[in-house]
Parts: sequence; C-alpha cells; structure tokens
Amino acid sequence: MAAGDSAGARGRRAREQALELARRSREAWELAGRWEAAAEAERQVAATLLTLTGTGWRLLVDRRWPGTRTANVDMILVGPGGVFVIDVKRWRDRPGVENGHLVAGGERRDAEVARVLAMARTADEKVAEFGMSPVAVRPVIVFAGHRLDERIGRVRLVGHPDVVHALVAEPRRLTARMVKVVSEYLEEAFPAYEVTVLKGGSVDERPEATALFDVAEVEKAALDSVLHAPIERWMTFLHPDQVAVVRRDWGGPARISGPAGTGKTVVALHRAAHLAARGSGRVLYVTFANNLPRVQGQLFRRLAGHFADRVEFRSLHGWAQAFLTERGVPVNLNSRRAKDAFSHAWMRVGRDSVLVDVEPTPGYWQEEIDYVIKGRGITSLEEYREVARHGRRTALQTAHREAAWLLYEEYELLRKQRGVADFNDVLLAALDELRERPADPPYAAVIVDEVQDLTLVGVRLLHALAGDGPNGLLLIGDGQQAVYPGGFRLADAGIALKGRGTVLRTNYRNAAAILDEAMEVVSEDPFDDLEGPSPNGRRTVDTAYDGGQVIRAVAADAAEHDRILVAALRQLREDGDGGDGEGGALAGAAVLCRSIREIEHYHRVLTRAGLPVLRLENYDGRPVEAIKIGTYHRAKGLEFKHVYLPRHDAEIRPSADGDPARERAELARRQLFVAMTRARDLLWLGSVRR
Ligand SMILES: Nc1ncnc2c1ncn2[C@@H]1O[C@H](COP(=O)(O)OP(=O)(O)OP(=O)(O)O)[C@@H](O)[C@H]1O
Repeated sequence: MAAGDSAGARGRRAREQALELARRSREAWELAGRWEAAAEAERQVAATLLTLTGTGWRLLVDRRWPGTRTANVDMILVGPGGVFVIDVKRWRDRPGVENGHLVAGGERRDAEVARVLAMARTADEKVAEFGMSPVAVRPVIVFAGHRLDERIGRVRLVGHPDVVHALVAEPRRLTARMVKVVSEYLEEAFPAYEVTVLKGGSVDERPEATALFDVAEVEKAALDSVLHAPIERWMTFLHPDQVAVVRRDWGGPARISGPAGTGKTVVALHRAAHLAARGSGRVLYVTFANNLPRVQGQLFRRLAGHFADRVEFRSLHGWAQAFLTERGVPVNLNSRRAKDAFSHAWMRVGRDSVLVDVEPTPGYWQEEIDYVIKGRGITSLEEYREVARHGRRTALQTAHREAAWLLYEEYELLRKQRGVADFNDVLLAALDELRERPADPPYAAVIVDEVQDLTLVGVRLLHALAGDGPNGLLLIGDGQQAVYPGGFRLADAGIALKGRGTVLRTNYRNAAAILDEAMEVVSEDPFDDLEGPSPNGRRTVDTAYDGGQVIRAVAADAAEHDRILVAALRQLREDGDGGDGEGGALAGAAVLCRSIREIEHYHRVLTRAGLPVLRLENYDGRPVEAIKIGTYHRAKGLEFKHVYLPRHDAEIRPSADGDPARERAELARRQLFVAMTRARDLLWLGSVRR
C-alpha cells in the first residue's frame, strides 16, 4: 500500500471515531444524569467520558480507595491508552501551573496533586500484581469549566473540554481484550463506594449537552494515537517480579544482574520512567557504547514519551565530554594520536623488555595501560605492584609490573608532548572536576546499563555523580557479557550494595535452541562479575520461548562462505518474515562481525549482491528495511530476529595454552556469546573449514 493511501485511510478512521463519539454524546449525557451518587461536576465529566465507552473504553465511577477509610476515587477509565485515575475539580479560579506547582487564585494547590498521585500509586500496586507497569497508569485531574492541558510530573491536568482528545491521543497500549481484563480487575480492587443508582431523571437539559467535546480536536488526536509506532510486547506488561523491581525503593546504590536477554534493560527503562514520574529531578541513563543511547532513547520515547524530557540518554564519554565543555575544562581528545604515542613508547621501552616474554603483542600491554593502570586510576608504581588485576588471567611478576609501569610512563610522556588526551583522560578529568565542584543541579538518579564494560574510573565517576542516596545509583550488567579486557570490583569504587540487588533469571529474548548453543560457548569459562569471581559459566536460566533455529554453514573457502551467506539473506528477503510486523523481511536481520575490517568486507559483499545495508552506528532502533551490519561490540544491548555471524569461529581456540592465550580465548568466546545472544529466532553460524 502506498504511503499516501495509508495516511488517507488513517485519517478516515480518525474521523469516523470522532463522529461516532459525537453520536454517542446525548445518550451518554442522559445516562450520567441518572448517576445519583456523583456530584454535579463529576456527572458532567462522566457524561463526557461515557462517550468513550462506545469505542472500547471502560469507565468506573465513584470507587472506594482501598487502604483509606472513607476516601473515594472519582473515576477510573481504562482504554487503549492505559489506565487513567481521574479526580474531578470544579474551581471558580482558573487553574494553572507555575514553576512545577498547581496554582489557582494566587495560591498553591499541591495537596490536590499529591492526592491524585497517591490514588495512582494504589492503582500501580494493584495492576503490578498481574505485571502491568506503572508507565501505563496515569493520574489525571479534570477541571470542570476551564480549558487547559498541562503536566506536573506524572500528573496530567486537563480542562473538561480537553479531556476526550487528550486521552484519545495517548499511544495505544492495551488491546480490547486487555481493556476488559484490566477494568474487571480494577472493578474488584476499587469496589463501588456507594451503590450507584440509575434513576429515571436526567441532568439539566443544556444546549452544550450534545457537544461534549470538539469533534475536530478529537479527530486530530485519534490520528496522533495511530501515528505512534506499535507498542512492543514489554511496553506495558512485564513479569510481576520485574514490575516489583521497577517500583522497589532502594536505600542506596543497587544492582540488577542476570544472564543475557533476561530483561535487564527493559526493567531499567521502566524504572527510569518510574523515577521520572516520582520526582522533579532529571534521570541520567548511561551506557558505554555510543550507539545505544540513541536506540534506548527511541524505545523510551515509545514507552513513556511524556517523560522524554526528564530522562537523558548518554554514552559515558559523551556525557563526560559535554560536562567538561560546560565547565570550561579543555581536553583535547585524539585517540589516533594517543595510539601513535603508545606505538612509539612500545618501540622505545616495550619491545625489548621482559614484557615480550609474557606476551609479545603490544595490544596486550596497551590494554594493560587502558584497563588496569589508567582505567583503575592508578597513579604510582607502589599501587600498581599491589593491585589485583581482576579479569586478567595472565599472572605478572614484579619485574613485569615494573616494565609495564615504565611503558606507561613513556606513553604518558609522549602523549603529553603531543598535547592529546585518550578516552581515560576524559573520564579522569571529569572525575577530578566533579570532585572539586559537584554537578549542579545533580541528577535525581543515574542508571548505568552494561556496567561491566566500564572501567573502574568510569564507575567512580558515575558514583560521584549519583551519590549514595536512596534510589540514586542503579547498576545493570552481567560480567559474562564483558567484551573488554580487565575488570573491577564494585567495592573498589567505594560502592557498597549491602544486599540491594536482584538477579533476573528468565530469558525472554532467545528461543531455547539459540540460548543452548550460545551457553555452550562459555559454559566452561569462569568470569568476573563485579561483586566477585563467578567460577561457573553455565548458569541457571529459564527460557520463555521454545524452538528457534541454529544453522551452521561450513564452506570450503572464504568465497564459498560469502556466497552461502548472500544466498541465505536473499532467501530471507523472499520468505518475507523478518521484521515482527515492523518493516519487511530484512528489518529484523543483522550481520555481526568481529572487526571493522570484516564489516567493511561484508558491507561490500552485501551491497554488491543488491541487498540493502544499514551500519549499526546509524541505527536508532526504528524499523528500517535493511540488513543491520556492525561489530559484536556495537551489537551489545541490541537484538534482532535473525542474526548472521560470518566466520564466527575464526578466533575461537581451545584455552589449554599458556595464560595470555587463555585470556584471549576466553574474551573471544565471551564476545561470540554476546553476538549469538542477540538472535531471537534464527542464528546463522558461518565457518570456513580450517
Ligand atoms: N516480561 C517480559 N515479557 C516479554 N518479553 C520481555 C519481558 N521482559 C523482557 N522481554 C523481552 O526480552 C528481550 C530482552 O530484554 P533486555 O534487552 O532488557 O534484556 P537484557 O537482560 O538487558 O539483555 P542483554 O544483557 O543480553 O543485553 C527484550 O526484547 C524484551 O522484548
């Protein structure tokens, strides 16, 4: 269908919906008139909302507020847009919002906001019992006789004439069946306050009774709601245990861990919305990878668009650089020239030293500087001599440590001579600056996703930013998915979790066959998990999805391998099943590679074969009819229906050799594991016979 046609069809549907509501106005008005228990203003608002019940919404009027002795909830409306807990006000003075406060007649009326928020929290609790996230519950105050459409945190403030189109425009979250189930559940949870009597009379006959809202406005709102992308399965409903984590109160820094695909990011996104809803402060959501914030920000806008301006999605280095710029601290980041400084340092003091007896590749020693020495903020040889090198399997004698330290000093000298900074310098400078002058205004909460990929200095920086206050710092990650060498313990960063943590155990992403295959790769490998070593790579995980397909393609040579890959992708395009209803066949496909060189190679191969390609660095999570292509590192935190791993085993070796080889082999297996666990339904593993 052409784009113009579908827009036209959407417009027609929106108009029909608006007209249908208008047709029901008089009927609703009469019905509300028979609501004896309700006050006049409530009856009028109820009449307006009753029009919605003809198009799949359900309205509960005058309900008991559980947990209170006598208080009532004016209305609860359940519809495609979620659950709305409604309080009706008839004020003579015009309500408005000033500096985040509800005001009327020159006075603050914060108590009214607090009251409807408290009602919504009760509803949150009730719906959490069956796994509904608080993002789908919205407290609303409807003002009779006024026009406005404002927001204070989570609370929506709307005038009576604005209420229908405000609610109709909400993104669709619930199917008709779910609306029924949820409203029946709430009917029991919030019992009728008084028996609502329908009597013969009706409310005053008023001329406006037939025009409870502006049809044109509703039509536009209905169109907006369809323009929202379809809501993913986890946008509204989670497992009740996940919802409990989203809503939990933690007295200080906390951690969510769990194997790949267990919903850690999903829970973190819902929690970001929950924290944004609770207070007025900003929430910072950080990851190490710089393409993830775009994808996560995009998901968050779909999940809780009304809080999009309160939650900042940033990469750690992106945030640190912006922070330093804001503070006027110059840092000349130039990783290419910094690398060049290292190469010279290696030639001068590395390649003829004892270091080559342990490991001749200079890259290993650059990592030692990046992840152990600078990454942990070590400033003296004494400190380096003593440090436990978590995550590095290669034991170093004192002589090796001294030689590595010399290499580090030479590198620093040459780097400074060139007047350039590396990525660690950016974080170190930001940490110094933050310690000198704390952030203002500070963030109410900092959520760190994929924390295992950070260095110790990175974690210290975020800890300094968030502090130790309640619900301030949340660390999410899984040591088994660490794709960088080196590691740290949270205790080294001065973070005491004191039992504040939770482990998620159900994998909702990978079909069982895929997860089994991936687990096999790392099952023999111990790993470091931030709070201590984990001796066993085989972990207990429940799978939510059976089935799945793992295809192994073994070719005689590289050219044949690439031909098989292209044929598989063409087949996928023909089969037309790739994108979860969001885009065509290729929208859900990704080709993941170990290195940038391989990416370039496969980009050429696919383009020549006439297959559309999108590099992961340009992907923001929105469905695009193109094969995503990127490195294992860039694929972190993402997922695709079909994942293709060309020459997946080229770097995979048994790990019985010496220590450095073992360390490299384990890291390569963890990276492969991460790539494999990006696949939901199909995993294609290509190899060339050795
Ligand atoms: N309660 C749930 N119901 C259905 N699907 C869910 C639920 N929770 C999570 N998911 C799905 O599981 C998938 C994996 O979730 P998520 O990306 O949050 O996992 P993760 O633990 O962060 O993974 P990884 O560590 O591998 O990056 C998501 O696509 C989401 O659709």
